[in-house]
Amino acid sequence: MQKYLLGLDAGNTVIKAVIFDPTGRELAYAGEEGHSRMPCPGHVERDLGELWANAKRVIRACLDKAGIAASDIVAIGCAGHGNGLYALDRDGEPLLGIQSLDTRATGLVEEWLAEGVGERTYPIARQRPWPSQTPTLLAWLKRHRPELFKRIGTVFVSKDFVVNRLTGRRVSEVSDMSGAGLLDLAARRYDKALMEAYGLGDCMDLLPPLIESADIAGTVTEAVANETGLAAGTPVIGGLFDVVASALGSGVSRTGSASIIVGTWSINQVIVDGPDLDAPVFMSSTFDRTRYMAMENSATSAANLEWLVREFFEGAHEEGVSPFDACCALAEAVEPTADDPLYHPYLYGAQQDGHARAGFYGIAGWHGKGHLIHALLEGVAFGHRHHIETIRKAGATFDEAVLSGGGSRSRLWPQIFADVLGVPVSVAVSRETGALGAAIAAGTGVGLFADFTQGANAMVRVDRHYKPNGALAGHYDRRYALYKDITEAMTPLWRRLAATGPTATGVAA
Ligand SMILES: Nc1ncnc2c1ncn2[C@@H]1O[C@H](COP(=O)(O)OP(=O)(O)O)[C@@H](O)[C@H]1O
Ligand SMILES: O=C(CO)[C@H](O)[C@@H](O)COP(=O)(O)O
Repeated sequence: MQKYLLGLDAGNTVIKAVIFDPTGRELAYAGEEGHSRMPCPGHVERDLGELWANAKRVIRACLDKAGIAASDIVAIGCAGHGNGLYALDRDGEPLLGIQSLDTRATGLVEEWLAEGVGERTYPIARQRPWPSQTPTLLAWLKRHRPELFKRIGTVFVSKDFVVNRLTGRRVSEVSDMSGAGLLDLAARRYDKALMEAYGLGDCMDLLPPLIESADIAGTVTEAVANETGLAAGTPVIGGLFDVVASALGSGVSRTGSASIIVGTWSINQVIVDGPDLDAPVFMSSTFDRTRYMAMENSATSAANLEWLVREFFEGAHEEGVSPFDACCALAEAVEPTADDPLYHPYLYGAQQDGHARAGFYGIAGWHGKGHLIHALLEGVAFGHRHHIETIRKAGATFDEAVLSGGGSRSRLWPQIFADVLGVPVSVAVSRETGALGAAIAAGTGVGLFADFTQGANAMVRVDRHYKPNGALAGHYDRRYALYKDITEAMTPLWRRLAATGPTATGVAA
């Protein structure tokens, strides 16, 4: 009998299914884009019926493409975007899906931070509240949607919903619940005092039983087997927070190794041995019990290129060429000079300031499209550098990093990352590092691998290596200092812009 692993990744937009063999070879891929509902500014929700229908479709399509017997799949692992809020009602039926792009709770967070709620949550969860964090959204619902809040029976996140539909089991797991600021991080369990700090002391019963990533959550039900082509009884593991899965799926599994994800979100993470660093950073658990992920994140990465391509380049490229490649090719001809324009990647705000906006600065008549695209790629890398400096200042150092996410596919961008960050970077071979990380955890859960590191060694390959160009180090240091100075100068002006235009802040109706 062959042994294959099915990895699922339920992202903010696309749900993906990939079948791997135990050496990491991809037999088949299927993905399906979901739709977000934005009923009013700041609210980003999805229909759970559509999400589950898409999950079933990608599983069936992937099985068909792979042409294997479903019984040869020995385990299923699921990853998904962290935070947001997915809820079942008191009868276990799908009720609500709020995504992690939601900003309705910005006003509540400002209020909480002023009251010192962050000082109470950080020592326990190693997180301060932020707008689309799960407990923050639950508190927002409790205050602004009391009728809906009363109907909630279970609170968990995207991949837990998929696991629930596959198996009928109501569980969550440690990496996602810690990444959502819902756990006593060091003790790996829910905590009443933490929930009280969020004003949610009465919600302990809404949190489902907690398991570890590689623990078996349940098995595929007969009904789901009929609908998907999977074999009834196939084990489904607890799964992983997608960013942690992507680190594992790009071979980042040891203390001191770094994973940078150039996806919709800018994700910057380093594995550390303990939860206490020299300064506060955002933390989650990793896939094993003894180590932690120091991470600093914000929605300031490839979302910027996606916007530029969507608005200005769609259809303006040759058939068969990725529009992102066509766009980046224009920047390849640009020799970096001190005269180039700069870019701020704050289309969806900045981590430190929800009111921040994106902008190009210093455009001159002799600059062309290529200069602007180069500035955008550089500005996104500066956004990553800002997060990485926070992690480094806290004492989590690293000498090289693995890039993953859509932006790592570019020929040019990884070199800009190496130059801007001043460290060698390599790129994961698999395009689907989230699904691969989930598949590694699934293989570990059924004993195919002794542990996660052995699984990663067996299934992950990295190729393309980029060394920093020492001659450009001073150039990028000077431009990064300018990028930060312009951010500071713009800060009061963004508040004036937000005060006059439509704003997502404080939508309470
Ligand atoms: N060949 C490419 N060159 C540069 N950027 C790319 C390329 N392919 C995809 N991208 C960027 O990556 C983004 C998608 O990243 P991905 O990691 O798949 O998204 P998500 O974070 O939603 O899972 C695209 O919107 C685009 O900006
Ligand atoms: O919680 C999060 C970061 O702390 C995000 O939701 C992340 O999981 C998004 O993932 P993405 O939508 O880029 O795949």
